[in-house]
Amino acid sequence: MNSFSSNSLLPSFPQLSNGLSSHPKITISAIPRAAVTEDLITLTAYSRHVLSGSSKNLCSKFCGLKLWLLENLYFQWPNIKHERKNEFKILQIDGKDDLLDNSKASHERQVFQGSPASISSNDYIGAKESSSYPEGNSTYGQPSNASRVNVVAECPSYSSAQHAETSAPNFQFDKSTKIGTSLTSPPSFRQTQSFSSNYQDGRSNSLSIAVIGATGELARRKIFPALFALYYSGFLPENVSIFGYSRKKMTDDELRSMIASTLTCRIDQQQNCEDKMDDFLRRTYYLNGGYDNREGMSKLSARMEQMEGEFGANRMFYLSVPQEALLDVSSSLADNAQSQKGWTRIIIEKPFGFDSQSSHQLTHALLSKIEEKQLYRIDHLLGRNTIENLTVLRFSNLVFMPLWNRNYIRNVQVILSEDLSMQIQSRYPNGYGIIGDIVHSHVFQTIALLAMEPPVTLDGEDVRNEKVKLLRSIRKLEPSDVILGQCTPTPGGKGDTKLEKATPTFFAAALYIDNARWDGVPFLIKVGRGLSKHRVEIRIQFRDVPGNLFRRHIQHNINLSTNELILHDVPDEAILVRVNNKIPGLGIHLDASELNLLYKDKYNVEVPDSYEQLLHDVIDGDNHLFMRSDEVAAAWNVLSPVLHELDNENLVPEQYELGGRGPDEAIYLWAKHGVRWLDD
Ligand SMILES: NC(=O)C1=CN([C@@H]2O[C@H](COP(=O)(O)OP(=O)(O)OC[C@H]3O[C@@H](n4cnc5c(N)ncnc54)[C@H](OP(=O)(O)O)[C@@H]3O)[C@@H](O)[C@H]2O)C=CC1
Ligand SMILES: O=C1O[C@H](COP(=O)(O)O)[C@@H](O)[C@H](O)[C@H]1O
Repeated sequence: MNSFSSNSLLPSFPQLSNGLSSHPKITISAIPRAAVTEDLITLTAYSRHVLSGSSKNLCSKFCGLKLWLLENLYFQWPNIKHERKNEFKILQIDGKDDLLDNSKASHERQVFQGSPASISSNDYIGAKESSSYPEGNSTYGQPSNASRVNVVAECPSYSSAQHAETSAPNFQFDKSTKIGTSLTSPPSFRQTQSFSSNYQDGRSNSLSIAVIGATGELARRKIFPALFALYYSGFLPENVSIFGYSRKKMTDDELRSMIASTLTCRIDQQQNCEDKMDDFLRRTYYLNGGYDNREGMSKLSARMEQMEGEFGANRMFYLSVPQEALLDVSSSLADNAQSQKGWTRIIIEKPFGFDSQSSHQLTHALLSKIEEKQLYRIDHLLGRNTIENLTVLRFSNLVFMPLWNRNYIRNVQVILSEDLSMQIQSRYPNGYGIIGDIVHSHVFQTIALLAMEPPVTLDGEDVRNEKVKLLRSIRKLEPSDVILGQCTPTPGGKGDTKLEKATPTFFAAALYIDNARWDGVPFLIKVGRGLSKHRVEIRIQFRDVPGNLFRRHIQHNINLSTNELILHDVPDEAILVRVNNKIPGLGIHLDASELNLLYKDKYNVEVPDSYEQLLHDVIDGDNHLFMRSDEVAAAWNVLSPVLHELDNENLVPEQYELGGRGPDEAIYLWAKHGVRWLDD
């Protein structure tokens, strides 16, 4: 499901019954070359994979894995199954053994340095595999000499996980802390997330999921349906309970009928749909938190405990409440409803503050009660295949890897335009409108994933480390390189609520990344609501072919002179590459054609909603698509000159017509940066 898990490439491992369940975890730090099949070498050499397996029976699988590996050291290659992730990892580490000296050395992971002579931490697999990162660092194309393959099997350790995610951090919000300084080093990112805490003594931990703000629009429209879809597909543990919480008085049955009206089964999930819905609803309860969230959260915790029983218990809270309520809810939760017997993970909704200062305050307040690794800042737009495809395309295709830099890429465009079918004003009662809603998280995360250096592994913290470096390399946006717009309300029609003057519903900008890879390449952003077209796409335009033999045929035709890679999300998911070819007939005439991978033609499945994808990631402990505090701060920092000018009314959004193209100024902005406006 998640491209970061590389599921489709995995060999299946035999289920073993074994007596090793008392081992909290097993890490095997290297496999001798001779003992590994060529296929495995290829797999591990050319990719950095998180191998997956079913979340059920995890202990029985992996506590036996070491024995089995020692006995066999042979993977049944052709028998590939789709399995879940994070139970088993292969890490490829260039040059040095990170596992033995791992700054992220999780308490969840203990390195097995035991005796078996066949397992030596000094076994290297030769140079062949290390050429898998031709774009690494600044010397694009230079492979390193040797890499090591490490196999890490993680077996559950309830106590370590509890320590890892539930203990209160030492960090306290110091009121004297200077507001506005960037949060470059949040308290601790040492923990590698894993699903390993889901089993204790061979029993699966229970999972309690609480939707705080259960009666709200988002909960009804997106969160409960996504939870049901996960439940249907078997991605929630058997002993899951779901709690709706808000201040309204409501019974369990009333909540159930409210949710029932929004549940549907996907086309590929029709079997037993009604039964599954009934099962799901039976596990759903309502809790009226009243007007004192401290009391409410204590009641919720007590209710959860009744369902959880005596074994390990994980808790996930989705805070789908208005911003004004966020701090009270999160602090009451942190004090009164964290799990004492497993992990507690907390999802918060955007906007993540409104500017550097408010975001800094919010982060500090949150981190005074909750650890960074417990926090999942969700932007559901990041749960799309298109976003995951950025990394898959980049890091698993040699046709793109060497080209991914300023030498070959002329510009990058990120376009997200919504038409009149989407709500406009009601989402923007105050704050900076589309800047906090979409630009700060969605657009900056897209650019970070597209432009970051290759992460050491696909582990969430490794990816986040690279994203934050990239975000910090983005030059602060000059107000002169930004066009803001606000759609003009039509009386009685869409958008008839008057917005505050400084609330943009359109944002276009040219930004630059000041690093060796991207120096001088414009990244163009266009994001708007109430426009003529609904489209979400990322376009990467390549430079002219040097000394092109066909220049006489190409002349000034930009389509012919520019190869393009396009990732379409809306209206149709697709990956397109524009290349030149000869038109059939006598003589040579060139055509620019699109090699088109249209998802709906190739994959006959209904695509899971992005909330489903991201909730699955949270349960899995995979945080690579969720912004860490330092990423949040770095992104606001880039935007701060623009926000400052907005505050001072030196920058006023230009009015544009509903259903139009947005402010014309945007076209001139792109021309100023040498880019032709390609959409519309
Ligand atoms: N709707 C959307 O499409 C999107 C929403 N978001 C974000 O998600 C969050 C929720 O949005 P949305 O569902 O639209 O908002 P709604 O106003 O529709 O719902 C808010 C919910 O929170 C509850 N609530 C309000 N105050 C408190 C409180 N003090 N304690 C406990 N519960 C409270 C409300 O119920 P009650 O009054 O009974 O307590 C209600 O259930 C917001 O932060 C929003 O910015 C982000 C992206 C998209
Ligand atoms: O997060 C958001 O997304 C919606 C668009 O999401 P969609 O998946 O329903 O198309 C956007 O309209 C909203 O402003 C934003 O907050």
